Amino acid sequence: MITIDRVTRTFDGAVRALDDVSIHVRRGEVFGVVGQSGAGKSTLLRTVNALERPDSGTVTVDGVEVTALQGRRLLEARHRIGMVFQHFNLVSNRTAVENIEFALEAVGRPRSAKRDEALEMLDLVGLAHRADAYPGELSGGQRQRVGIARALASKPDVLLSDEATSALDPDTTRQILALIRRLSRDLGLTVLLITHEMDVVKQVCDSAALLEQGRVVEQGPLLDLVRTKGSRLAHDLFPLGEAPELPGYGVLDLTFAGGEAERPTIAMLARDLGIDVSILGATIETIAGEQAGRTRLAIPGEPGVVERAARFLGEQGVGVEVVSRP
Ligand SMILES: Nc1ncnc2c1ncn2[C@@H]1O[C@H](COP(=O)(O)OP(=O)(O)OP(=O)(O)O)[C@@H](O)[C@H]1O
Repeated sequence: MITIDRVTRTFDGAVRALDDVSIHVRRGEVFGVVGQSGAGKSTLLRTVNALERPDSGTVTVDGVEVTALQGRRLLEARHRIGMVFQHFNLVSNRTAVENIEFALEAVGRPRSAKRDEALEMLDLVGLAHRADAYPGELSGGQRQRVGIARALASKPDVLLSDEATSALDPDTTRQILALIRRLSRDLGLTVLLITHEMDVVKQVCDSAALLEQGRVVEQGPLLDLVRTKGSRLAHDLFPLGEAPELPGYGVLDLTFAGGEAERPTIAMLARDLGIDVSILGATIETIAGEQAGRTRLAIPGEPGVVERAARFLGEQGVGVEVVSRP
């Protein structure tokens, strides 16, 4: 649905905000781009709706190369792409419903249809009852609901989200992410979101890319990344912290995803190999609709025992990393 192909963008001839970036977002998925401040996330998002022109490379949205468009055709393409902002960007002296009417006006909807359509959009985000409230009378979460309704007013195929939940508390963040997830599913909307929070990725994304100094370090479906040995995203999604030094023990980090998470693998290890395994840490959650997580084990004994345990676990389909040997 969105293909970013070898995009480079340099500022002032020196800062390479995007460096040969290629990302493919499939139709209907929620795709997260993560990275630290200055990694190039906003620049990337802005190239998708052609607010930013790459020095080289192309961006194609639903078969249309937006990087090649000008004038009227560019405006039309932008209407197929909704945008949600961190600070909502609502017009403060217009009510919730008027903010959406404003967006409908911009896409040329007739005056007679505007109010009904705007109310319909507010209903979609669960805010029809606050249609006549001004932004200053709404909570942060409610303002973002209006922001989302406004972004969807032109019935776009794609929603771009620029840190949409960064200004919200954790509970409200969860509600807004659940709303984005539901809208993506119900409307077949493709969502490209940028965030610096791994929790956002965990809660809402099907796929993700890690951006670092303008370059894509990794990308793919979350469950594939979780299964990829040494994946930085998987480590960040399920942090286990620094491994302790335990004399006489080897330490193994296991990664589970999908069906593997439900099998009693650690019990099997203890029973079948007769090893007194200790669990040092574990984190299991539902991501992309499946159970996934990481577990850290301490294995007592000789290095050979640790190797045997690692082999056994690998044979069960679990990702295994030997963190330390006795
Ligand atoms: N208009 C601009 N002019 C000059 N430099 C820019 C411009 N826009 C971005 N940059 C630079 O490009 C790099 C990437 O910026 P960008 O805003 O895309 O990063 P980001 O990952 O979105 O960061 P943040 O999370 O802090 O918003 C930074 O070094 C930034 O200073």
